[in-house]
Amino acid sequence: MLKLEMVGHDFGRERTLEGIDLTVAPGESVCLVGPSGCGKTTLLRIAAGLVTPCEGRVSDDFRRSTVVFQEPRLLPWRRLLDNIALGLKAMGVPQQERLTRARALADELGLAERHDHYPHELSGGMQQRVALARALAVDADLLLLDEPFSALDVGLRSEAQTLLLGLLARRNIASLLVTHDLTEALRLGHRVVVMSPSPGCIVHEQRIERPFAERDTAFLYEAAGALLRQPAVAESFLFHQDEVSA
Ligand SMILES: Nc1ncnc2c1ncn2[C@@H]1O[C@H](COP(=O)(O)OP(=O)(O)OP(=O)(O)O)[C@@H](O)[C@H]1O
Repeated sequence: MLKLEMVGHDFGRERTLEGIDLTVAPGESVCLVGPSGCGKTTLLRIAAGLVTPCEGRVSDDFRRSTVVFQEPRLLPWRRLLDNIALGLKAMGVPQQERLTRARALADELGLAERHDHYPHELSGGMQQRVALARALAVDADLLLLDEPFSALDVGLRSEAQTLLLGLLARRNIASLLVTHDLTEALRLGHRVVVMSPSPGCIVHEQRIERPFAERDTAFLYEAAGALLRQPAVAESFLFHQDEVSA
């Protein structure tokens, strides 16, 4: 279980996060959604242990958590398989085993024909799949994903979302995914957590009961509409502080 209790954070004089209580259970997919600048990335970085919060407690008893960033962050001089195997090398896994595991993951993520390609020879969607494979290679049981698909066009994004759902379900991996896209959160989350800015805090939480396979476009738009009818969510998404005061 990942557990954040009363987490608060400041950057200098700016109050970025306040009173954040958040949990992610084994196998659970939680989507953190909110407008730009509300502190989602900061919260994810705190969950990953990359930032120490000014206040509150973080406990994480997952075996291994890994972060997938918005940009794939591949090593340009390494071929696809070596990029996937990067974390395994750091863990001291022997080369043959590294490559065997990397090959299996590349194939599972639809990159079978690309083993020897360099990142610049891959499309944006493929590069993001390599980043996902690299995170899975180290046998993570919690993935922390920061807007992993936001740079992809609509078709590729939908494909990547389907792929991610399959991977998480097959391996029973938990995830905390940050997005500013309500429909993405509603498609990928067992639970959707909505943040509001200035300072960033959680204003609404909702469990999505419908099975993933039944979350079609009509459902997503209807559910997003229902969510936006919640006053706190509407205020967060539709009336930004700067618009109100303009
Ligand atoms: N390292 C930092 N130093 C100073 N201020 C920071 C730092 N990181 C983030 N901030 C500030 O904290 C606030 C929240 O930023 P954060 O990136 O967490 O928001 P976000 O919701 O992820 O935004 P976006 O959706 O645009 O990525 C912003 O006002 C940002 O300028």
